[in-house]
Amino acid sequence: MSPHTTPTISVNAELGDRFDEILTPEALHFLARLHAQFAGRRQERLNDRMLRRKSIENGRDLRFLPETASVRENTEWRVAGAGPGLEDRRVEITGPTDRKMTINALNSGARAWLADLEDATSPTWSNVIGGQVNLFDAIRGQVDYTSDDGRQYRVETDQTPTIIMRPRGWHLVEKHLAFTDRAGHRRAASASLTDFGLYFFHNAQALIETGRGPYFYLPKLENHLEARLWDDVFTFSENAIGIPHGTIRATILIETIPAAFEMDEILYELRDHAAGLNAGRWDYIFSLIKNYRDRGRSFVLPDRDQITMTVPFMRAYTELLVQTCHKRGAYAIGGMSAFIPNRRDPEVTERALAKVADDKRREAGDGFDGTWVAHPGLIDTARAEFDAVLGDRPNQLERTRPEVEVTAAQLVDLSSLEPRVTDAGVRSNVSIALRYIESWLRGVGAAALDNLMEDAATAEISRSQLWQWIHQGIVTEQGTRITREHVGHLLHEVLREQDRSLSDRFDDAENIVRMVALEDDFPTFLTIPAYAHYLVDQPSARESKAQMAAA
Ligand SMILES: CC(=O)SCCNC(=O)CCNC(=O)[C@H](O)C(C)(C)COP(=O)(O)OP(=O)(O)OC[C@H]1O[C@@H](n2cnc3c(N)ncnc32)[C@H](O)[C@@H]1OP(=O)(O)O
Ligand SMILES: O=CC(=O)O
Ligand SMILES: [Mg+2]
Repeated sequence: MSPHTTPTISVNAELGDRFDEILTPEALHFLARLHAQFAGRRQERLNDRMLRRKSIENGRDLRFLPETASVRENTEWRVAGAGPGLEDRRVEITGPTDRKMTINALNSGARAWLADLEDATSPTWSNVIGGQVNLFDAIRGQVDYTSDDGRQYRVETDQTPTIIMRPRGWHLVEKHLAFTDRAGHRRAASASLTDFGLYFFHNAQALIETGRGPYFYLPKLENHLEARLWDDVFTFSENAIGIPHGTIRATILIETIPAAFEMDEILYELRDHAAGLNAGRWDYIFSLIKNYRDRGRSFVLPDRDQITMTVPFMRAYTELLVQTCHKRGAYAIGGMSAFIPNRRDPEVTERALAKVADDKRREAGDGFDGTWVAHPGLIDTARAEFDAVLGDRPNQLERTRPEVEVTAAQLVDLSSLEPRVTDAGVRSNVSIALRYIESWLRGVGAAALDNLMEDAATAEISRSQLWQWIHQGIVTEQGTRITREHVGHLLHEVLREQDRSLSDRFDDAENIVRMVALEDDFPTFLTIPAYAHYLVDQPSARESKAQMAAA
């Protein structure tokens, strides 16, 4: 593209109800400008990720960077901190942006709502743009909904949570939008720039008028250069619509193992926009497995349910996160316990409340300023634990945790963890991967499976553990060698146990599980091939699969 050409974005999809209100010529022009400015840098960052993974695979350990030591050692700098409406974040509810969940989240009583286009959303075209319609309405106090069974939903409180939108990560594309790159090729749009750009363009001003602002959670960052890219996107966008520099606030998820080595640097790059860091435990575990999967038995993790927040490497990570945040005036936000209540089963609910209470008590005691819950039924429990520590204070930034000393080795030290892999653990991973992916293919990106919240991050753990166990030749406690054939056999068994219907996507889900867990190749995210080849809104999914097979 010549520097004098006006950048364009084209829409290659049918428009659903009210999509034209989001995909306006002005909004598309803004997206086109974002792509002209930043798509090349996004690609550079993704290439950099690949090189880093290769270097870890080749035995080079992650370390605190010598070239950024001055950023870590400088005690002077601070981040922007809480924007208006973010002062007290003791309980935040997370969830997808479909219309019913949007209203339920707004009525939930949480302080903030993480409106999620990442782990909890299956990025069908209707979810992506429909979610923007719902957010647009929510911000303007005009969201209502009637369910298929006739239930009426509307916002019933004026104490709605502050909305913090989470766009999709840098690795994903939005294939229904295309831009022209510098070499003149048409390319799928960046999912991050699409989600951020549409939300920001339509709502930044309206959010400021409500006394809050355009706030974001930034997922799956791997290093400070990715943070710099986001910071430049923010500054460009603020300038583009003429709002003051620093109006945007970002809470950055530390949910990849490389990012844990650059927490200070990430905050520093985003210091004019940063409100805090979040300990995204599920993607963090996945990232550890992904990056160290080929480094031998000492990096093999036990059954998924054994990897708790109290194992040493997870404690090292959260302790360092709280300390780093408070040193810089940033909020430390805790993560997601996967236990959820079940209204049909009081015992399950009681166990979930007890587990969540334990988790939140530990977080509040460690110095976190707030936390996440997956379900409205968990808010009171989480709040009680934070109230007990915070009282009337909106945060505990003054707890700087000088006693914490975390070394690079501790962040990846799995030596005290017994690699207890069981037959039940293998089967559970197969079952979760299959059932979650099937749900995702139907457009449902967060699901209650076996009374646990499952989303893209937790499913990644399940499939990557299977891959690693197969490739490391692990034998379970019961004496079963975990081979490709064994897992394939389990997959068949689990598939046979499912209630099938004509519209289910289990056959496609089975293919995806094979592709992401049983092949030699390890796709960096299961959502990349699943999105490219299987996730379409229309029933033509099967046709496109047939075309792919023929190609
Ligand atoms: C690793 C990470 O990234 S964690 C963050 C990403 N993951 C998430 O955000 C998961 C969010 N949670 C959820 O999506 C849901 O709680 C699920 C899918 C796990 C369970 O949902 P359901 O099966 O609908 O649970 P359940 O039937 O108990 O829900 C009861 C009511 O609470 C509502 N509800 C449940 N979770 C939420 C939520 N997170 N936000 C808003 N409303 C919710 C349901 O819509 C339902 O409303 P209704 O009575 O009007 O029908
Ligand atoms: O996004 C959160 C996580 O745990 O992953
Ligand atoms: Mg995550």
